[in-house]
Amino acid sequence: MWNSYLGKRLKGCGYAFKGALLLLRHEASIQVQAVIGIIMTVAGFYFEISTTEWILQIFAIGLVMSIEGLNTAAEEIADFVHPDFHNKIGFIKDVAAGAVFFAAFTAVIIGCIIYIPKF
Ligand SMILES: Nc1ncnc2c1ncn2[C@@H]1O[C@H](COP(=O)(O)OP(=O)(O)OP(=O)(O)O)[C@@H](O)[C@H]1O
Repeated sequence: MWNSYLGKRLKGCGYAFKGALLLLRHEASIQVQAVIGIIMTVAGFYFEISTTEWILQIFAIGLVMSIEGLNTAAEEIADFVHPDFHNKIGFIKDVAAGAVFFAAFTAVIIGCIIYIPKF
C-alpha cells in the first residue's frame, strides 16, 4: 500500500516536471520570464544581495512563472472547450491574464525595492 502511494506521488512529480518542460519549450511568455529570471539571478550575485533579498527575488520569479503557467492552462482549456469567438471566453482569458499582471507588478515592485538603493 505504501509502495503504491509513493509510486503515485512519484508519477505525479514526473507529470509535473513534464508540464514544466512543456511550458519552457512551447510558451514564449514563460521563456521570456525564465530569461528575466536568469538575468535577475546574475544581478543578485553581482550586487551580492542579502539572504532576505534572495528569498524575495526567488519568490517573485517563481510566482510570475507559476501564474503564467496557470494562465496558459486556462487559455488552453478555453480554446479547447470553445474554439470560436465568445465574450465569455474573452472574459476568462482577460482575467487569467490579469492574474499574471498582478504577479508581474508585484515582482517589479520587489525588484525596485531590492535594486534601486544599490544605484
Ligand atoms: N475565443 C475568443 N473569444 C473572445 N475573445 C477572445 C478569444 N480568444 C482571444 N480573445 C481575446 O483576445 C485576447 C488574447 O487572446 P489570446 O488567446 O491570443 O491570448 P494571448 O495572451 O495573446 O495568448 P498567448 O499567451 O498564447 O500569447 C484575450 O485576452 C481575449 O480578450
